[in-house]
Amino acid sequence: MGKKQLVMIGNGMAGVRVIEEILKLDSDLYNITIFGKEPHPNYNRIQLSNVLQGNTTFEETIMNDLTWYESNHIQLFTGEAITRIDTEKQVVFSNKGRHVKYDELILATGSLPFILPVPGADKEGVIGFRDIQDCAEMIQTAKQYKKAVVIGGGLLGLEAAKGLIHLGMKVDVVHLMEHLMERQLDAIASTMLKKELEQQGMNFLMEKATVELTGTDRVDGIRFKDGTEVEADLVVMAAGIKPNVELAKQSGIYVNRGIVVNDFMETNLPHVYAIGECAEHREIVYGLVAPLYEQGKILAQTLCNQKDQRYEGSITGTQLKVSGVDLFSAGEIYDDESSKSIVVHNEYEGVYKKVLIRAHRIVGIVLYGDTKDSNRLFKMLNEKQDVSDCTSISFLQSGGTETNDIATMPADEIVCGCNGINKETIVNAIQQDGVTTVEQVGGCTNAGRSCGRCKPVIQDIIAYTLGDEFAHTAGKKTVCNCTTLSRDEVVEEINEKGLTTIKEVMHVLNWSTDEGCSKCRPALNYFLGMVYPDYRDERDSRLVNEKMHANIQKDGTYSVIPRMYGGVTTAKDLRKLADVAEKYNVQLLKITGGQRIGLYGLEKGQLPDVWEELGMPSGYAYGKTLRTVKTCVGAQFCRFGTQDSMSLGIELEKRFERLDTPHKVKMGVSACPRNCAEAGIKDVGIVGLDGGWEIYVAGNGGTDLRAGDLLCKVKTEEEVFEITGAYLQYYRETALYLERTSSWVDRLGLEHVKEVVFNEEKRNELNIRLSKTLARYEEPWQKAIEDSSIRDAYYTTREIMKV
Ligand SMILES: Cc1cc2nc3c(=O)[nH]c(=O)nc-3n(C[C@H](O)[C@H](O)[C@H](O)COP(=O)(O)OP(=O)(O)OC[C@H]3O[C@@H](n4cnc5c(N)ncnc54)[C@H](O)[C@@H]3O)c2cc1C
Ligand SMILES: NC(=O)c1ccc[n+]([C@@H]2O[C@H](COP(=O)([O-])OP(=O)(O)OC[C@H]3O[C@@H](n4cnc5c(N)ncnc54)[C@H](O)[C@@H]3O)[C@@H](O)[C@H]2O)c1
Ligand code: SF4
Ligand code: FES
Repeated sequence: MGKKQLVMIGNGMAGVRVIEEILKLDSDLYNITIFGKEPHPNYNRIQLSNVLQGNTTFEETIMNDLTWYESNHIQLFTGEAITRIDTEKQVVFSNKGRHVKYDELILATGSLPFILPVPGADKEGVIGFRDIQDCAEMIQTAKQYKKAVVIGGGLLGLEAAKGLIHLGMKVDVVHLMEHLMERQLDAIASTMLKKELEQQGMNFLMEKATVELTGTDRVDGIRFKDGTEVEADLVVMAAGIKPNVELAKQSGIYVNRGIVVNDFMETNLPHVYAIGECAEHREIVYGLVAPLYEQGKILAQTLCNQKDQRYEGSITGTQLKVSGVDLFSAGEIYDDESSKSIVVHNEYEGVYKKVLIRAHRIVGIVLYGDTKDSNRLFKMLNEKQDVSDCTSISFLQSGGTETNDIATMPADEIVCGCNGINKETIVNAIQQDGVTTVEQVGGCTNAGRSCGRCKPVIQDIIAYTLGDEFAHTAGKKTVCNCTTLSRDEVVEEINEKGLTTIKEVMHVLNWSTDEGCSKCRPALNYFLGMVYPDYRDERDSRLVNEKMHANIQKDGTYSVIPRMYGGVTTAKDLRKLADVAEKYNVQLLKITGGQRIGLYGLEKGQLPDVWEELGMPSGYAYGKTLRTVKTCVGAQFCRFGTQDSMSLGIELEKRFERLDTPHKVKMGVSACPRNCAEAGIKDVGIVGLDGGWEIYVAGNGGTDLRAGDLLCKVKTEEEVFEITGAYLQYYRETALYLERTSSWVDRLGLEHVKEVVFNEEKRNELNIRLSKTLARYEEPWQKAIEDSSIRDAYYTTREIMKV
């Protein structure tokens, strides 16, 4: 029997966790297709608060990059929303005209921000805080405007407000109730929080009900029920969320507040499941990841025919991600006649702790200023432990977990609340899988991969478990989370032990995973190719675009960018490009930044035919290799030109094309210091002078903008080739995988690089090794045209079932 078709709507945190769990249980059961409305792979929504507060970047929030989907054979459609489900024929329909049949369907559509239904709420400058787009808009607005108002003094509103202050805006927080975070904090803790946040620059407008947002096109203020007003250039609505259930409702799936599911996460319709913030279980809709991940485990079991556990609901604990604020809250907040509380309130130290007890069981926790006991108390609450013997104040004065206390921390104490990971699991990962960093622990166990608050404790557990060994490994940059070895150690072992395949490297060097991961497989493939000039490339270990020899675009189509050496073309080639573009109806023909012409929007199955009809070599616009050599028109035509930049550029491109390098390499050749080819921001930039050339290195025109350093002046083109060759080979042999030349030179020092490249013996040796490597390369597009097995393996489109 073939694999069943599993379709998931929503590519967010809860949904993708279900897929990860399914892959762990049985990776052969399903062909998986995911639709995500946002144009990104799965990212950590929680960290958006930290992006605003400047503690992390958008790139760092990505939890599963495109390579992950590719290597797990998941078909992902980003920027594409499902608009209709036919639950009888079992088909979903997208807003891009696609329809896909399913055997099983997961709804993981998350929530939408609750936008107050007041006049003016649709004005420019009024946003929610839910996704990367909102975050980017706040960052952009802060560059132009000064005054922000956040509506809602809950978790989201306060984190947004802190972020906007960090971005330099003046921020008012409008709150409807008497106390901030009234769902999580009692009056005392809330007052302490307000005081702290005021000191951090927030201004609060309490007990204010918004009735109108004013302004013409763009918002300029808010009017309240009591007649007062406040100015605003930006309004962020953070007054709660609502489950995103419209699609389910319209498709006949039973919806109350959320999509109603049973203990196996099944909806009322067969083969349809719901998970995450869109789901309602036993009348509760959750808005934190910990319960959603618990649901995810159960749904994965349900879908893998291991339906032996039920989801019975969760008790949640919350913390606020604002630096300088330490708080924790879980369960009930307010005392009543049936409960008693133990309270510690130290106004001098700004510490407040309250535990609510009913019938000898903890039913609520509020901690402010010192949350070290949160895990211990939360575990007691969750496990409904009898606490009749511990009702003195000392109960709240244990001091909690610090480095010294790791030894006494019980093995089953939860360390990572978001992912439900206890100390024992982390210690096992360190001892049995050999992990030594917080990131590696995350790769192995998921601990620390969500809000990240547990990372310091994980670090302490690593230090405690490794003892002296910790000092040795601390700070070491390992290749990835599957190994404790650094790049240099791995390369040294490959050389010393004569390891020749990726499998062999992983096996001999005790990798913690059988198959490696999307970080180490391409890196090992590169290292082996760098060490052995006759290495047989493992294509499946390459990054997605390199494996396909084409760049995947955000809608799942590909681009084709043939070589145009030195940016020089012919009428014949232009005609061919135009003919192919017309015949295959390409969506876009574009002159790229690298002086060539790209054809965008081709389907995977069309690629070999397009390549064949073009009959041009690959431009490697997707590769960790030499991309382009940009040239100016030079002495052949320009009146300022002192040298023939075009010929030199074309010759350089022909000599070094296809060379595997740790990261992409760009070059430029200008025929005079006016530098029309922008050689000063290239990995290697050559500038013509009267009677010679200047060679610049380590320039970068991308995210890490850097002007190139002058490496040397030479007289002849032959010297340019010799120096450039040695420089590139030395970069190949010593850089970290995915390290650009700019960072590599900064790390090694220009003087060191000069010493190597200007040493005649070393330079010759480097060039000999380089020539051997260059001799092994074949033209990849031509290979795909000629070899039908390559076509079948990589360029046949998996048929999406038709109805
Ligand atoms: C700024 C911020 C900070 C947070 N901080 C914390 C925290 O510290 N701790 C914590 O536990 N939780 C936190 N949360 C909440 C947590 O992020 C969510 O609980 C979690 O992301 C919900 O996961 P989900 O998969 O259910 O929904 P989402 O992550 O919202 O994913 C749903 C996805 O489905 C897509 N989608 C919707 N409809 C369709 C459709 N028709 N077709 C295709 N795709 C569709 C959406 O575009 C979205 O990408 C925070 C949330 C925010 C916004
Ligand atoms: N650190 C974290 O755990 C964290 C951080 C951010 C978001 N989240 C999650 O994201 C979701 C959304 O967070 P949220 O804070 O928007 O939701 P929320 O429902 O917890 O808080 C909304 C707040 O807005 C207030 N409010 C409601 N109407 C208002 C009005 N008209 N004017 C002013 N204030 C008004 C409410 O009194 C409440 O305090 C929640 O599920 C939350 O758990 C969690
Ligand atoms: S760099 Fe100098 S030679 Fe080249 S095109 Fe510009 S002005 Fe002319
Ligand atoms: S507690 Fe949130 S990631 Fe560990």
